[in-house]
Amino acid sequence: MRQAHTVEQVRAAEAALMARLPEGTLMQRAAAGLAVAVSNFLGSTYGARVVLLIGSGDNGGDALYAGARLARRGAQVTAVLLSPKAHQPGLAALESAGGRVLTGGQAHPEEPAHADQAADADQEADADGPAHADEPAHANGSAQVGEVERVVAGADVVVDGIVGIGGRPGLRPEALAVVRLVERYGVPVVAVDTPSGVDVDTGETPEPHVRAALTVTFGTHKVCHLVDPAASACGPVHLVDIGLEVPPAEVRSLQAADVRALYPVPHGESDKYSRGVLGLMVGSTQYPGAAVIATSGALAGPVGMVRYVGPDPVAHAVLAVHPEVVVGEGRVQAWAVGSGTSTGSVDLERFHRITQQQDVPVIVDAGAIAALDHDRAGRVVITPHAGELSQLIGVPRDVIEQRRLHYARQVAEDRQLVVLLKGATTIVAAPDGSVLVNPIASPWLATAGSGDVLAGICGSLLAGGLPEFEAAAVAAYLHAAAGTLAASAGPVTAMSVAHALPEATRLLLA
Ligand SMILES: NC(=O)C1=CN([C@@H]2O[C@H](COP(=O)(O)OP(=O)(O)OC[C@H]3O[C@@H](n4cnc5c(N)ncnc54)[C@H](O)[C@@H]3O)[C@@H](O)[C@H]2O)[C@@H](O)CC1
Ligand SMILES: Nc1ncnc2c1ncn2[C@@H]1O[C@H](COP(=O)(O)OP(=O)(O)O)[C@@H](O)[C@H]1O
Ligand SMILES: [K+]
Repeated sequence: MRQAHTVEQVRAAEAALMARLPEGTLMQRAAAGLAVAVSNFLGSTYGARVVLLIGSGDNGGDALYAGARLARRGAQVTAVLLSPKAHQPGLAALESAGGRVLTGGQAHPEEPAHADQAADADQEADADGPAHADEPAHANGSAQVGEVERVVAGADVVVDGIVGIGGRPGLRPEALAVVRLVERYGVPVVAVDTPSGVDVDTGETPEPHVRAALTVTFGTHKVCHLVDPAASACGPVHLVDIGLEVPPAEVRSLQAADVRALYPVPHGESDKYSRGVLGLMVGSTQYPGAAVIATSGALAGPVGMVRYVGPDPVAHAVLAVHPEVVVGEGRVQAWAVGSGTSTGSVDLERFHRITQQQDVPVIVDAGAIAALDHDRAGRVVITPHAGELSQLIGVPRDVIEQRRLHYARQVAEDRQLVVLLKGATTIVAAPDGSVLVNPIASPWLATAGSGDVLAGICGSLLAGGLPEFEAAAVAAYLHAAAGTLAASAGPVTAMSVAHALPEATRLLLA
């Protein structure tokens, strides 16, 4: 299980560990891991041109010490100071290893992006004085702006040590100016701990921020590494072990071993009923294909049998592709409802009857989501994309896209059901605040009918006996794995994703 902790949890764990270790040990561990990661990223360190963007805190300290290590291995390292204050011992280490130091940023400190950040900068300057008051280069920052552009333009990599877990969203104008230069010259960025400017605890990005090609984090993952839109700004995330002992996290991500342990594998005494029967009430005369696709997803999961209920022509279409399906209502262990329907085409009488059954969980997709009763009694998973969630709660889609974790959790808690929020990363939220994120899926999965496959496999896992939260998260994982298998590097159809599900499952269970 990958765990993503909050800043508060990380700070507490760090404090507990630091109390037992000599001062500076954790930062040295972090810097050593960071230097190796940057080195691997570069391929060859000797002669490589490395630019460090340095803010006022320990995030900059990590970058400076890592820069010193890289300089000792032959890299040409230049630190660009973006705050009147910088980590002093780290700066000294870099300079004694032969690194250069410049003062960066074109914006004047009196033009802050946020008034409170400007106040911070002033306080830091008052309290600690400029980083190197005795060195003309630092006192004369604006003269170095051209030089900053020159080194950025020629850099092989930029190391973002502007802010880490101490940062608020956004970048000060000085930092933003240099980050824009880095983007203009297309230099890849390795972010230290987090891409600066994102909201670490929510994954939100309300302000400009760094976009990294790689993020090197320490001790544990942070929420922004898993939750979009920030997760997309991290690139791959490399975790450096610094010996932190962390409590259980609320935001987690299933790994292959977790999915393997959860998957309901049949055993010697299993029969088709004990493996689980899934009722499918999906598809419509307008979208008959959705029923075929969802059935394909369901049959590629652990169920022993699928029963289909719906309009006759749709049932015929399902039977034509899947003769193993039983048409008509009967006893089931779970339902999947709504894929390929609009709200108007849902059989409401049957739907409400289904969602009143306390012992039979239901996955509710597409058009049926908006038809869900507040007073239903049963256990429910809803599988909206941001647009469907927007319709359900009356919040604009783009606002939901910006605050995915927040809204998934809020709806799960308010309505006491499991929310699977679809998108490039999928968030599964439980009513108690627990979250499982599936951060890796092929963008080729964004194809018509792909969500029907997901609904089918999710229903299949529910019928197979997994609780709603786990069923939804395992479904998202397998759907993504099948998508990757089917797509490799090219287009896929929803049916080919469904057809790849058994192979993805076989590879996992082997
Ligand atoms: N505490 C520890 O034991 C360890 C900390 N480590 C590093 O230390 C970092 C945390 O260091 P800090 O607590 O000093 O905090 P940061 O270095 O993340 O931030 C420092 C300061 O930046 C200012 N700031 C906030 N938002 C800003 C913004 N948007 N733009 C510009 N400046 C802003 C604030 O005054 C804040 O105190 C971690 O992310 C990690 O990189 C690592 O060395 C591992 C060990
Ligand atoms: N950019 C993306 N990268 C990875 N997966 C994606 C991306 N966009 C969408 N998906 C996934 O593809 C599926 C699309 O489902 P949905 O929006 O319901 O489509 P449809 O209604 O056509 O079936 C969801 O599982 C979603 O998480
Ligand atoms: K950073």
